[in-house]
Amino acid sequence: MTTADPAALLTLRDVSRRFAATPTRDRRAWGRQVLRVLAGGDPAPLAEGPGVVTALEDVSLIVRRGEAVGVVGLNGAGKTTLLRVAAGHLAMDAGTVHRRGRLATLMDLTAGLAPHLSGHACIATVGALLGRDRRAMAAAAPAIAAFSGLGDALERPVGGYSSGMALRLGFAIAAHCDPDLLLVDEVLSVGDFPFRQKCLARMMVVRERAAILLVSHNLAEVARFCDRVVVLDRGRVAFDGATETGLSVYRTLAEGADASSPAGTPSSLAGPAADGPPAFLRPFHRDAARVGPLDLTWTDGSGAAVDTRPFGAPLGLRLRAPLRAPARALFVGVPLYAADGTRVSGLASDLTDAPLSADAGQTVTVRLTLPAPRLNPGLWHGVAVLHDGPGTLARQPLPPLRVTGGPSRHWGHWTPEARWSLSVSE
Ligand SMILES: Nc1ncnc2c1ncn2[C@@H]1O[C@H](COP(=O)(O)OP(=O)(O)OP(=O)(O)O)[C@@H](O)[C@H]1O
Repeated sequence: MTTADPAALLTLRDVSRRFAATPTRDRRAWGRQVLRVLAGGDPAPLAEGPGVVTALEDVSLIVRRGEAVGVVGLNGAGKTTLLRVAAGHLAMDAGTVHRRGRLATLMDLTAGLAPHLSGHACIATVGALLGRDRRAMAAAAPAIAAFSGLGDALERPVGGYSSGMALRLGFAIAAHCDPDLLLVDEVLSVGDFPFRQKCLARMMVVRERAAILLVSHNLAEVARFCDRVVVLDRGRVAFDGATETGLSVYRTLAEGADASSPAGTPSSLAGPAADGPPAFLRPFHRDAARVGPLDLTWTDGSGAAVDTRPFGAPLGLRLRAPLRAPARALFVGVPLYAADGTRVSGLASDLTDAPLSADAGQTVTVRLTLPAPRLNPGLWHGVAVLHDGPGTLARQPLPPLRVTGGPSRHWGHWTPEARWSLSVSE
């Protein structure tokens, strides 16, 4: 592990943290601690021993840009302590933490929400806590309000918000503050199912240029969203690696068996459904009030439906979206994945074409043309993501596409058109 890793946005090295499990009876020692903290220092580390609980022990972890790492463990395993230390909210007894870039946290839903202020006013105050200035927050405010779905409730004092409403506001702000590192502690569980799906879809977008550490007891969501899982067991890292294996380790722990071996029984949670789309394409989502199911078809160069294409031949994708509500800024993103789950490319219509507006009852048709994609032979997967401005209307898997033929030898996922020149000189 090295901090020289240029993609590392969070690096924890040998981090330990203990808490007093019993109230201190040594008034002098307590007084010394208070004076230390008042003088700007950290509390003196607690020694291991009776009356002391070890929340984290020698925890090392790297989270890189583009990664979503899930943290799972039984109650009291140290997950929240890990996130608080990672965020710099809690001092360590030993070890180091390095963070790079802008940090956003979703740990305490009331953080920055002054009860007497309206939701609108809190957008600026929470934004300031996350390091954004007023101008940036004013520009982001319409998108934040739209994402939260709180409507007129944003005029009301946040002191009267339910925990789900606080999550809507808190998540919308954090996700629109352009974070490099997003730390999320279990809070999504208070959101209703559609909003949680919306949060996961939005985190997929955030993840493209950020690193995400997500504590959750919802294993299905971890399986769908995380590239990697860290399993904590009594403050120690019991496993750090592939999601499916990590969840298997966790299940073994939960069943009370010895979890020291990562080779647990394979979990059905993270794997592809028997005949459904692969797990790495998830999460899927559709705002059914605003759009019907997307009709997605691969085509050949003339627009005829296909499910197989020869290597290098022109390829098209047709998307039809029946709108159930007006949309003002429609555009489409299409991430492409190889069969092993590697995201090989991503295409976005708004890079070259202006977003569309359309009314309820209209069907939007989008055609993507790849004149010479040169994807290597094999099975290809993708997702169509229909956006309306900052909101995601739908995130639906494409039918799989088989590419055949191609160069007699090939490596990696694609073979660009190339010209060689070989010569000999005296
Ligand atoms: N402020 C504190 N004072 C004393 N003990 C604490 C404190 N914070 C955490 N602990 C202890 O540290 C251990 C780890 O707690 P932590 O909250 O990190 O666990 P967790 O994995 O997030 O648990 P859960 O799944 O129940 O939320 C627990 O034994 C807990 O009692």
